[in-house]
Amino acid sequence: MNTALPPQALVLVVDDDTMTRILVTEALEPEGFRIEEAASGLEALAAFQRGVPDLILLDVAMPGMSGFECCAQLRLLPGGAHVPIVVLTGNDDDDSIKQALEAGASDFISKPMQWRLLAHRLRYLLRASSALTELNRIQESLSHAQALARLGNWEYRLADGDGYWSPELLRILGLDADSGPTSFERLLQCLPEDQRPLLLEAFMELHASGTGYSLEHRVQQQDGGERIVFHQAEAVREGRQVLLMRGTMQDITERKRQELRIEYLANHDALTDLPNRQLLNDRIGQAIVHARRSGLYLATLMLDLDRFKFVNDSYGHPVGDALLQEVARRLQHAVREGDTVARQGGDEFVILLTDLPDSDTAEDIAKKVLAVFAEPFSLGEHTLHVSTSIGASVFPADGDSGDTLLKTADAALYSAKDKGRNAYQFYNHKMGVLVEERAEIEHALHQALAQGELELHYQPKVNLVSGKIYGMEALLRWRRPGIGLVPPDRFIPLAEETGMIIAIGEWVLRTACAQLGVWHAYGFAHLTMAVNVSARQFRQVDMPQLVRAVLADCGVPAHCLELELTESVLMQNRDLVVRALEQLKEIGVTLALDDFGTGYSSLSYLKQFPIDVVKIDQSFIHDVTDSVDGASLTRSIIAMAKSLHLATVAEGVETEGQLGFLNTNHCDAMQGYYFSRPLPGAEMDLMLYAGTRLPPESCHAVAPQRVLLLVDDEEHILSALRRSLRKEGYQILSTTNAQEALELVASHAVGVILTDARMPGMSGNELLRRIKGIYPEIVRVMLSGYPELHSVTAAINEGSVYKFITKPWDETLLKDHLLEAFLRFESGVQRPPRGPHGIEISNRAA
Ligand SMILES: Nc1nc2c(ncn2[C@@H]2O[C@@H]3COP(=O)(O)O[C@H]4[C@@H](O)[C@H](n5cnc6c(=O)[nH]c(N)nc65)O[C@@H]4COP(=O)(O)O[C@H]3[C@H]2O)c(=O)[nH]1
Repeated sequence: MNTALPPQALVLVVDDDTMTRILVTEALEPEGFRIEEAASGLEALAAFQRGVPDLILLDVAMPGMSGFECCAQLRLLPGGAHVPIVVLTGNDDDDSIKQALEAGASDFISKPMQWRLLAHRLRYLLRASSALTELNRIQESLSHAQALARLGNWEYRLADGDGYWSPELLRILGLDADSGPTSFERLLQCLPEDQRPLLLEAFMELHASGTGYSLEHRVQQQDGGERIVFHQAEAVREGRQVLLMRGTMQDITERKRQELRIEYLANHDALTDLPNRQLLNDRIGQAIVHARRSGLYLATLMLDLDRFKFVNDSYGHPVGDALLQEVARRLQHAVREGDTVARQGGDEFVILLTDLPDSDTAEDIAKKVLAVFAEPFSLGEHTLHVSTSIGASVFPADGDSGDTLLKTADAALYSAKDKGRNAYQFYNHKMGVLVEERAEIEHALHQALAQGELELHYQPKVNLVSGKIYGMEALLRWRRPGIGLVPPDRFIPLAEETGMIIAIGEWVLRTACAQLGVWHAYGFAHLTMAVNVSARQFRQVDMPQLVRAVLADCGVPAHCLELELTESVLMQNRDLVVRALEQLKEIGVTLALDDFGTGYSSLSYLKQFPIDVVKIDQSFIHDVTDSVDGASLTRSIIAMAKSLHLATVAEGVETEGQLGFLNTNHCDAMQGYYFSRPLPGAEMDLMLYAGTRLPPESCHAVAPQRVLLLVDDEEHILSALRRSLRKEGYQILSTTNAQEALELVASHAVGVILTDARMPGMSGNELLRRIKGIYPEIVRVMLSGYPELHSVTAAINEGSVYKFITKPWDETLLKDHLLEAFLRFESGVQRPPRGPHGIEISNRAA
């Protein structure tokens, strides 16, 4: 504590008696004091305001303002509260002393004064005052620090039972300073009842043996509020005897709240507020212990929303998120309070069912959970029908740890998905074998790339006009040590799931392009290389950038690289995919749609993507020779692709019959065992050098050009029609004269005729009737104005007209209807004409 005196303390001497002032000055100045004099109370106040003295000597008996009043007023002046004021009183004047102390005096000196001792007395008073000031400062600073740290303290002296509680302790306990004794009993009452034994026990131990304690407990404030405190105490002992006990209590409520929040977030999923994987594992662990003790069953149901990715990609992530939240809410409603619904991540949820009397109950609940999805989900402006697949496992039969129960439920979920969507499946041991196999493959696949166990085989693609190999498809193989060649179906789905496909896919692209570079260098510069790209690669890799880099590294021209995409690639975030595909097109790469026909592909869907080639799935090709449906579906796919100017490649061609069918229907290319199985690069070298090809009799001629004949007596109509159709790739013949039309039909392979209804000489009706008689395969289309509709119903009834197009025509519909007419011509099927009540006016969308 700093109690040093000021170097020359200033003493204000207030006395109406001049002699006294002189004597005081005489006594103090030689002792190093400075003196200021005031002859009255008013003068004293003025002097004080000029400069605050270190001490005031004040006579009580003065005319005018008394010393008592002066003392009281001095205390009120700024800086006056702590200045020591010593009053000068008459000897044994007890009343004056009392009155002065009440007015705020610090001490008194009785007259007559002992001048010799005055300086000592004043020095002592100054030192005491300075110590007091410092003590006050420290006290105040301690209070501030305690308030800041929310730390209170207490003391308890055993000898006299005296106790002390700091202001902050009182605040923490929610008590006023004067609200009662500072005893341990009272402290104990501040705790909620359930916490009291804890503190009591610790306190008794402290009291008896002096062993300190550190506790976290709650305190109950008078207004009902609750705080959490960290309470520490120790004993001061002399020998074995405890003299004093003291402790601190820190309010840690906020910190605890933060900790609880952090703990909550670590254990819950932020989107749905459901327990996350970690908390679920804890709960399963506890539930297993409980089930062992109670002999009851427990089950884990693992759910995966069907086609959730589609929802996310089509409607955007906010809708996907809202769906997950609503699913979470419905699932929680569907189970009991004691059960746990957790989100594993993505669209995967797990329900932990406890205290089941038997395993059949789990099945009932699985059905109930499926039913939860029967109602559509209303999410803002969207109404979505969403289903789920459920895999279930039961303790103890399917696993005796959380890990195994989740693994077996996962295996069952796989099987539920296989069964078709919106289904549940309980685990059985056959699935277990699959799970182990998967785990084993996953482990081995991690090493495969690094250890050079992957290789590419190449399957040739053959042009069906020239019969020559024009390109290859790179197909991945895994040469597993001790096992042999593993086909891609066995490991690519797993590589997709685990993300390994990213590295593997890049390796495939590089290896295939490098091989192509070698073939180009050896003189097979016309060859193309097709590489399969998976949906995940497309999602996670900047494909245009990767392709650009690989092409540059291998020195292969972009148009020789073909990327085979499946529909699942196109089904991803449409805008992103279209942008990436367009960039790939800018690079010059060819894009093929693989396994066409097996998914959701439709004509209108395909139009959105810059695809060049359609690969017809082998399941269709397999059927073309022995199923009418297979044949007609394949024929339509080829026709449809042609109408979109897409090349067609048939996959999985195994027989001469299938090849014949493809030739008849003008498929552009084939790939399949009939020509060659996929082969290692070295064997493919031999095939290329040998010039292996399909014999000419196994090929078809170039597809004949589509010949369209336009007939109208008005030249400007003909030239308008020619303008509309000039980019359609037809060979267009035209005439203003019906007779000449008949000659043109005789000398050209006309497929479709479009004629005006009203013409001088021979009418359109008559012309088409004649053509029908001579060339029934030609598809006949009539162009007419509305007023003439009446006159053409006869032609319809006769079946001489396939379609009407009204004037003035809509250009897009005109093109669509003519294309349809050519497809009909090429497939050799004429649609039966409609009856009189069903005239088809073809300027309207069908
Ligand atoms: N029954 C029959 N099958 C024939 C015939 N001709 C060819 N195949 C097989 O049909 C599959 C054609 O490949 P895909 O449709 O792209 O189907 C591929 C492709 O989707 C995927 N795949 C193969 N390599 C890769 C790759 O490097 N990356 C990715 N992402 N997928 C790949 O694995 C699938 C299966 O590949 P593979 O087992 O090589 O099977 C190949 C090929 O060996 C035939 O005449 N009859």
